[in-house]
Order: sequence, then structure tokens, then C-alpha cells
Amino acid sequence: MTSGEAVVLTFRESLALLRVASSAGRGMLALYVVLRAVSSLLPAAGAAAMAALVGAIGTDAPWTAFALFLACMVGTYVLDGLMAPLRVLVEARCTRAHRTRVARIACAPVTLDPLEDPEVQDLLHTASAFPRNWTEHTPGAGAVALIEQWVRWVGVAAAAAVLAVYVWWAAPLLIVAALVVRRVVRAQWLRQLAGWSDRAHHGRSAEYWREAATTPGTGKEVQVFGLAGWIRQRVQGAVHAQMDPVWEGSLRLQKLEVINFLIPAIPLSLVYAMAAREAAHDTEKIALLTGVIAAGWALYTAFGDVSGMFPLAGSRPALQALADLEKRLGGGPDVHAKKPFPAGSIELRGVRFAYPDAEREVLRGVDLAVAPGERVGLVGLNGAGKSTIIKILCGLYEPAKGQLVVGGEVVSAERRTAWRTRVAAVFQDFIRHPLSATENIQLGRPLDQTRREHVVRACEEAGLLPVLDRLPQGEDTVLTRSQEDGTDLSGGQWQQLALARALYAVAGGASLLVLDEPSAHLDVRTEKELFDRMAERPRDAAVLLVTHRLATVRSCDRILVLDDGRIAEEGSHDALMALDGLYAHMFRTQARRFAEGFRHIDEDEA
Ligand SMILES: Nc1ncnc2c1ncn2[C@@H]1O[C@H](COP(=O)(O)OP(=O)(O)OP(=O)(O)O)[C@@H](O)[C@H]1O
Repeated sequence: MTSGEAVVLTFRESLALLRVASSAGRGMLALYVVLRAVSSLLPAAGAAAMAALVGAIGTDAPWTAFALFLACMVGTYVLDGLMAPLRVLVEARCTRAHRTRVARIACAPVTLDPLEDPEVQDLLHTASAFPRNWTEHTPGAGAVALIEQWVRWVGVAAAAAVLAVYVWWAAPLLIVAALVVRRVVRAQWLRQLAGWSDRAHHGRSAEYWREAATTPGTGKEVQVFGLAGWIRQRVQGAVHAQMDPVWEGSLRLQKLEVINFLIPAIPLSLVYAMAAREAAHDTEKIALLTGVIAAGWALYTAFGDVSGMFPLAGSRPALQALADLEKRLGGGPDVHAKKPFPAGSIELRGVRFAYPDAEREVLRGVDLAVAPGERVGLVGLNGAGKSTIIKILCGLYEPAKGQLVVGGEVVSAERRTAWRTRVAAVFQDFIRHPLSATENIQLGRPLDQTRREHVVRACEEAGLLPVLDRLPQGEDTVLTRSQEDGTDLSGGQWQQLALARALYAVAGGASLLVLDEPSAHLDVRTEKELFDRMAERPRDAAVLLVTHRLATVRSCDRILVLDDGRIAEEGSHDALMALDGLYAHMFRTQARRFAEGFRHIDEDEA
């Protein structure tokens, strides 16, 4: 990284920052720019007023100059107080708008695979701009720094003009000196910045181990295995590896401060000495001396401030990441979102699918059809591709070949979002929102918050009502321990809640209910009760049940067995047992293990 690359923004980058700045709101932005411009004019105005005041000593009318000088002092004081909170507000508004854009783009992909790409995850992380150290800055901070950098020229021009009135050559001389200092300071700090970035991996390592020791999930293993001392050493090692060179660099910078001081101090002293010499010979020139001293200092401070380069450089990665995300994820709108799908079966026709960079296809020509209201079980060995089929049925992945067809209509890219509004699902890794139980369930159809009776019904079907009754505030209890009065559910209870959410979505019009291991966390009795209730519920949606517990698919209308990337067997439980193939083998193995387990228990008890 060279200094030029790091701080001189390209035209495109400046435009991007201006776009960020505009999201603060026109009125707020105009107010900030005007106040900042006025505040940058004040040192020059104060210098002129001071010189006028000194010049008016001994005359009858020093009051105008005095009033002007006083106004500059009070104005500086008031504006300093006003600008600080206003700056925070503008920065916050801009950053919030930027993060909203990132979130909108992240929600835009019509399929899931771009979001699973580690590069996209990195871009999302960077674009979201949550600074973790002094090198990183929000786009809001960058936008404000850009405005300030431009507006500062008003102050520089004003101070130079005032100075030129008294000593015409002083302004260019001081500007050149200030430019040299800016360049030297910038180069020094950027070296420090680059050194920090090169060692950022040590910082990440320290962060990881610190979190591992302090978060409840990993913390328990740390305690049990007695890793605390080992982790402390690792964190210390990583912090030293990152910080030692930075501290050395900081010391070096402190020493260089002398040079940074001398570069402008020498010409400034020269100008001051010339003005002082003139004033010494001619007391009438004391006003000139005052003006030169004040305007010279105003010019130097207006120009010498390099603090804005950090937000400018530090906000650049977030903006670049946003631009890259827009290129990669910016999909077209779902133009036919409202048009309903024709009634009929939900089919996969000749579907083939491989994950990115995978050597083998997971699905190698899958054909299946689920009729409206039909209950279909999907079974297969670990890694056979069951969850992948589900994601394709939900329109989350695009098949490499073949089609998803609903009621005879092919679910095209433009219609995928519309199709998803007709699907309800319980995934293996379902979401646990830190909201109340009711809100968690209503998110099955977020725009349909009024149907409270459907929430109760869904809870009943999922067997959740007794669980909710035992919560401190019933269904309104917030389900997170991180909130006062909140509580948490067990793994099985959360799973029942995820099922209630999906059933609520079915009541709201979903025509396919996908259940991926919906009873993995349930005890045997709760599981049995659940499937008994599910068997009795109306056939308002087709159900696809994926499970390894073969006893639970027994009552399905049809069972599909996935093997080697294809549907290898298909039929009712009895038909598949009679076929004596893979399903019959899996079923008998499970049944035997259960029987053996119970026999051991019986023998132990005897
Ligand atoms: N996001 C992914 N990226 C790359 N490969 C994946 C991804 N998800 C799954 N796979 C691979 O695809 C294959 C099928 O996975 P899938 O999760 O669909 O199987 P499954 O039948 O649901 O397995 P299980 O019964 O263990 O849940 C596996 O070999 C797995 O490693």
C-alpha cells in the first residue's frame, strides 16, 4: 500500500462517499455544511477582527472591531458545541442508510448459493462496517471527513486572503510548508496503518480465543478441560505480536513530531520575524503584526489538520465491498410475485445438482411428485442429498439441470420468490428469534399478524400449549435469557415452536410443508404424540417429511428412498418392505437395534 493509494480518493470513491453523505437527509446535510463552512471561516475573520481591534486602539471607534472580534470568539465557542453532536448525528444517519443498503442486497439473492459463498460472506462482513480497531471506519465517518476536507478549503482561502492583505508572499510560503507537513505526516501514519493491517491476523486470533473463553457455548468446554491458562497465554502472545511493532512505530512517530513541527515553524517564524521587525520600527504596524500572527496561525491549522485521512482511508473497504456485493448479488425484482400458482402437484423433473467446487453431483436426475395434501416421507443415508432436495423444492437452490414445477408451471427465476410464499418449512437449523413465542410463530407469515387464533391452533398441533402455559408470561414471554424477564426453551421445545411457526404458515396459505428431521430433539413420547396429531390434521398442504427415524415415515402415504443421487425406491411402507431393498434393510436394522436396546434394558432390570 502506498500513501497515494491509501488516501487520495478516486472520483468514483468520492462520488460513493457523496452518495452516502446524501443519505443524512438534505436539510441535515445542508445545515452541517453551512455550519462547518462558517466555523472554518471564523479563524480568518477573528484574525482580521483582532488586527482591526489593535489598529483601532487610541481611536474613537474601536467598538465595531471589538464587536466583530467578540462575535468570532462566541461563534467559535457556540459552533464547537453544536458541531460535535451534529457530526455524530450525520455520521450515524449515513452509516445506518449504508447498512440498510447492505441488508437489502443480502436479502435480494433469489437463491441461497451466493450467500453460502465464503467470499460473499467476507464482503458482507466488510460492507456492514462495524469498526473493530482504529484503522476501520464507517462510511458515515468517511462521508463527513470528505465534506470537512472540502469545506476546509474555504477556511484556507479566507486565512490566505487575510494574510495576503498584510504580507502577500507569506500565504504561498506557508501553504507550501503545510503541504509538505501533510505529506510527511500522511506517509508516516500510513506506514503505521499498513503495519497494523499486516498483523491483523494476530488481532483476529486474540479475538477468537478471548471469545472462546467468555461465551457460554464454548466457555463450558474451556472450564471443563481447564483451558483458561493456555488461552490466556495465547491471547497475550497474539496481542504482543500485533501491538509490539505498533508501539515501536508510535515511539518513532513521536520522535518525528519534532521534524513535523520544524517544517512549518521555520517559515512561520520567518514571516512573524519580518512582521515583528517592521512593527518594532513603526508602532503603527502593530496591527499588521497582529494580523500576520493570527492569520498565519489560522492558515497553518486549517491546512495542517490531517485527521480526516483516517476515516477517508478507513471507510474505503466497506464502500468497495458494497460495490462488489451489488455486482454479485444485485438480482432483478420478482416481477410476477402476486400471480398465484395453479393448483396441482409439486414436482422435480430430472433434477441434477452439484455444490460449487464439488467433484461429484449430489443429485443425478431426481424425479418426484407430491400431490396436493399428500404426505410423503423422504429417507436415505447420511449425505444422500435429502436436505439438498428440500432446498431445491423451496426454491433456495437452482438445479444445474431439470426443473421445479408447481401445478404444471415451471418455477422460473422470476417466480421463485412468489413460490417461496407458498412453502412452509422446519429446517434442521431452524431460527430461534429473541422474541416472544407468539412473535416467533407469527413470523411464519410476517405480514399477517392479525390471525391470533391461528397461532393458538398451530401451538396446539405442535403440542406447544403445555410448554407455553408453564412460561412466566405465557405465550408473550420473550425467549432469550439476554433480556430481563426472558427465558429460554429446551432444544425439543424450540423444535416444537419451529413446527408451530410452519403450521401457522400453512394456515396462512402455504401449500407445501417441508419437515427436515422435525423430531430430532423430541423424546419418544412427545414424538409419537406429535405424529399422531399430524396424522389427524386436515390435508391443507402437501407434506414432505425427511427423517432418519423410519418409524415416523411409516404412516406416510408414500415413502421415497434416495440413493446414489436418485430416487431408488418408492411406495408405501408395506410395499417397500415387500420389495426387500434398501428401505427394508434400513428399517430392519433400526427395528433390531431398538429391540436389542430394550432387551438389554429388560435384562438389566431383571
Ligand atoms: N452447502 C454445501 N456446500 C457444499 N457441499 C454441501 C453443502 N451442503 C451439503 N453438501 C454436501 O452435499 C451432500 C448432500 O448433503 P445433504 O445435506 O443434502 O445430505 P442429507 O441427505 O440431508 O444428509 P443428512 O442425513 O446427514 O442430513 C453431502 O455430501 C454434503 O457434504
